[in-house]
Amino acid sequence: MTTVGILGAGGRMGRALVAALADEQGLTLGAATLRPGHAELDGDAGVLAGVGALDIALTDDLAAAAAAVDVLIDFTLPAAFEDNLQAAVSAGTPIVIGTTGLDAEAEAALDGAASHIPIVQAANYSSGVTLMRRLAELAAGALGDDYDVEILEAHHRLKKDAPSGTALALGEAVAAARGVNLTEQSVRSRDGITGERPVGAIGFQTLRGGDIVGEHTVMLAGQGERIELTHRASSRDTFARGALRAAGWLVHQSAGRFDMEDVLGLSA
Ligand SMILES: NC(=O)C1=CN([C@@H]2O[C@H](COP(=O)(O)OP(=O)(O)OC[C@H]3O[C@@H](n4cnc5c(N)ncnc54)[C@H](OP(=O)(O)O)[C@@H]3O)[C@@H](O)[C@H]2O)C=CC1
Ligand SMILES: O=C(O)C1=N[C@H](C(=O)O)C[C@H](O)C1
Repeated sequence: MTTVGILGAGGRMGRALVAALADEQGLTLGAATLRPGHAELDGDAGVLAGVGALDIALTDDLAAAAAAVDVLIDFTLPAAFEDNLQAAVSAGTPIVIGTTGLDAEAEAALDGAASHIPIVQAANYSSGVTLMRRLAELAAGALGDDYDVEILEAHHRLKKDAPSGTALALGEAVAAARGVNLTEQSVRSRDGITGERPVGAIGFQTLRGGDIVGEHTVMLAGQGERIELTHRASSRDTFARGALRAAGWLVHQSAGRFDMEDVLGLSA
């Protein structure tokens, strides 16, 4: 049985992961952390997740949690990321990373850590979005600059980063297909007299409201027609199941940096 440590077990995804683990074959909850000072510390992780007692106490001892399990899963916040990654490296424990909004410094830290431990990172652990990235790459490469790409995303009102990690990953797929740099081609907002749309721009539109779990559309608009690739997540369970699948796969890998395409066997 593979033991899993959930970092940030009190968050929306943390609770979804603990709940999904309760009936997952081959994986079991081994540790669950909360940030220091959290009101639920020492309580039962299963109770907090709404699935009944699992006999795993919620802790803020990151080092002990990392050392106690076979694999860690981190869906927290960029502010917690450095400590989480350091704990995984110090304990030699593989880590699955779902946190989005990471900056260039964090990405560089990930590259460094991947020479010591196996790491999977994905902005979206659903199989549907993993496939959609491929479809966006194929469409953008085939249609070229005559088709304007706009990436639309919608999430719940509590989401803290924008555009979503998934939207940016879809943008990266489009940029890669076109052989351009996403940062140079991105248009993140429009307001006022913007002028005509630059050829080759990759636009991002962000919507926030209510309890929307996560929706993404890649629109490729040409003359007289357009294609829209859309993915709608209706439950966080889809992300949680994907992350658990990644965790089960990661414990059999050597040190290195992987993504969800590797986990699903879609890599070239
Ligand atoms: N890759 C994917 O498939 C998906 C990625 N995500 C990403 O996952 C992240 C979390 O999303 P979500 O669960 O909705 O957000 P939440 O805000 O619900 O959860 C984040 C949790 O992290 C906790 N936290 C903050 N600092 C620490 C710390 N030092 N140690 C332990 N826990 C800490 C927060 O605790 P507190 O509130 O007490 O501060 C909070 O409970 C986001 O970046 C989101 O974009 C989300 C869904 C899918
Ligand atoms: O914060 C969320 O909720 C989600 N975040 C991820 C992202 O930023 O892409 C994935 C998913 O869409 C839900």
